[in-house]
Amino acid sequence: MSLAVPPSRSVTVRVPAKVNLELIVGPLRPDGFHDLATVYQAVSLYDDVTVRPADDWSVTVSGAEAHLVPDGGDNLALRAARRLAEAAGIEEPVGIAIHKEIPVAGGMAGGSADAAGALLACDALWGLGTPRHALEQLAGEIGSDVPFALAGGTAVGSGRGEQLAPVLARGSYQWVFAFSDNGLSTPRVYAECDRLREGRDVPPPQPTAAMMTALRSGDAAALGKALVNDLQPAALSLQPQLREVLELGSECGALGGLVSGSGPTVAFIVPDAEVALDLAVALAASGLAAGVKRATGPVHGAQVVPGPSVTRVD
Ligand SMILES: C[C@](O)(CO)[C@H](O)COP(=O)(O)OP(=O)(O)OC[C@H]1O[C@@H](n2ccc(N)nc2=O)[C@H](O)[C@@H]1O
Ligand SMILES: Nc1ncnc2c1ncn2[C@@H]1O[C@H](COP(=O)(O)OP(=O)(O)OP(=O)(O)O)[C@@H](O)[C@H]1O
Repeated sequence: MSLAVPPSRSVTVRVPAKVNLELIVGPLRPDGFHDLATVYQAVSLYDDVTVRPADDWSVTVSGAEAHLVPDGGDNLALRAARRLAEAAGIEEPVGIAIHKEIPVAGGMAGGSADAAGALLACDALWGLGTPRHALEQLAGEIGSDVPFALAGGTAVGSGRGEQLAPVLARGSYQWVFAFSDNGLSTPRVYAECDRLREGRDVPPPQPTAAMMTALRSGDAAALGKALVNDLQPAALSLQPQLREVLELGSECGALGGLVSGSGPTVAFIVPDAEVALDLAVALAASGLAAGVKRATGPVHGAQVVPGPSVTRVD
């Protein structure tokens, strides 16, 4: 057996999408963000982020929506990799290859997932062994959803969403996601939320007792009833047809449905595989959704995919 010439070192990290089971939005802060009380759940829709040493910093994207993702310095994965390099004093550029399954601008934190993937992959490639809390700190500086993409599972987010706390959550849930053709910009949805609430007193955000009880019980029906998203009226205002998608879910037996994060993806929790299939077929036939996928949650956060670090030729 001989080493291929040149030996190619690469690290691949698989990172899940998220859905916000609960998203309570507080008042607009002076820094332009909103304080949140949110419950994140990681679901089994994944992007794969591969990094390898290269002459220059670069990123390539594959997958059906690759054309929607910036391939320059604006790419969140590239920003994350450079940020870690700067923090660790690394001067070795990497080429990043992203395979996207998570919808772009879909409210499922796809860009955040790629940033978390790049942080973990570069940490492994460069052998840094960065302490977890330091990686989480960097993640939070890159975007509010990035720390959760690292962590996965089910967790409560506070601050602007970047401060995570564990939550007692039982059970595994089946999800059906209805995708939209047109993404929604996260800042635009928050701005629309502010516009719709103008003149109203907005209290500091608190997780609801109904959600905490549902999570403790592991009861999918209770969880379905407790789903709540304060950004939903704003997303519906910007994309009114999402209302029909939500209605179709309840007609087909979903236990609950809501707009995922800032939308426009709609997430349904379903009792079993039969309802999942019925709903997926109904959504596809209705022409209301650009795509439909089934997933389960909670799943792990960002993880290195085991594999050879050196390509060998036998
Ligand atoms: C909608 C959610 O996905 C729910 O988890 C997140 O709040 C969005 O998180 P994200 O995409 O990581 O957002 P960031 O990149 O941190 O912020 C993008 C923009 O969203 C708005 N933003 C975000 C988070 C937050 N708590 N309040 C906000 O108002 C701000 O306009 C901000 O400039
Ligand atoms: N690696 C990336 N993947 C996807 N989008 C990226 C990436 N890097 C930068 N972006 C930009 O970020 C924008 C938002 O994309 P993203 O898929 O993260 O939205 P989202 O899932 O709605 O985000 P969130 O749920 O965190 O609010 C895209 O329109 C794109 O211009």
